[in-house]
Amino acid sequence: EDQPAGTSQTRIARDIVAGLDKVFGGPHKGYRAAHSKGILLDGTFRPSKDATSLTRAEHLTEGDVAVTVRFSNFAGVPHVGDNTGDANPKGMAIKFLLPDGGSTDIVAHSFDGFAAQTPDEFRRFVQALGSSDPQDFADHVAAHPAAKRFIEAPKPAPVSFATEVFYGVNAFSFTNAAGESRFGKYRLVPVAGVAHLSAVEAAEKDPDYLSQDMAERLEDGPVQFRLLVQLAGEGDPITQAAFPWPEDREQVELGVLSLTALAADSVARQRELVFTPLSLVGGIAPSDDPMLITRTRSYRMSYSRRLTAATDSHQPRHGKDAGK
Ligand code: HEM
Repeated sequence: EDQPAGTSQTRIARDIVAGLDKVFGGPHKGYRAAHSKGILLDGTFRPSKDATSLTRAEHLTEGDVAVTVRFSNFAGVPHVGDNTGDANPKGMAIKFLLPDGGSTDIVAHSFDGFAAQTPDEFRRFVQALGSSDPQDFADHVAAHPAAKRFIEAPKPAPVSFATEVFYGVNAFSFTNAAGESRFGKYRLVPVAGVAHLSAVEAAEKDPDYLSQDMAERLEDGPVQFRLLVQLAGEGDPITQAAFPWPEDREQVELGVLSLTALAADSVARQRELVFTPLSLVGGIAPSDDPMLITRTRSYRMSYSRRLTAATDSHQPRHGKDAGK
């Protein structure tokens, strides 16, 4: 390791998880450190004919493949209201269940970019947010353009998880059967169209309106998303994803995701599932964006601790000694 211990990737990932705990009043036993409240759906992905031009990855180029999808609110708060500010951006994590028993993931959120340009900058963002002195966060935001853009961007609540666009943010390298490689970023575009609530409409919603909406919507048929890859243009940054690439970049449609049912035993299944951006298969490789490594390490840390502690510390306790 060239770096001093205090800046190693593992240390940064650990500090971020600890920092998220501080911001969100955690750790909340049995729950994710971020995106704690979610719903799980089962469905299938059907590749488009164009997908082979970009990648040889089997799950994107052969027949239908089963998927498990988790939609989530941003906050590391297990029972956060779907209609509160902390609930945005929304998350969408996809696990493709491969015929050989393996899997590969996409982890996306409803903001085209991120609050920090590097893992260490995100560590400092989270630590400033958790500081007891609010001036620390104000100072951080004033000095960091990515934080400023993320904080100031409108993040309206969606009408439904089925009416939101989700972005993979960090770039990957896609390689086709001829060995040609292109850098690109995932995005998921809702077939139902994009629709958000006004602040007044959001305030009138039930704190669990998104799961209720999904149950009702599925009675009328599958909820669908187009899976696209936005290709990098000349000079677009590959290793730093806080700011979006220009919107006019070419996009390739990889196929359509059809979600058909809410999962049974959802809370237990969510706890036992982990999605990471580096769960990959041949034909898709990580870019050199260091955030992919930090994300994956911190997601795994958050995962291993929720497996060993399956009770929600915020459930009502019975008896005056129960909290000891
Ligand atoms: C260095 C940057 C980042 C760090 C350290 C970080 C940290 C975390 C952590 C600790 C979790 C909990 C994971 C678990 O317990 O399974 C999480 C979940 C999540 N993050 Fe990030 N995050 C980062 C960037 C991003 C970006 C850029 C996106 C969007 C593309 C994103 C989207 C999500 C989503 C959707 C989840 C929920 C995944 C699930 O449903 O299992 N995060 N993040």
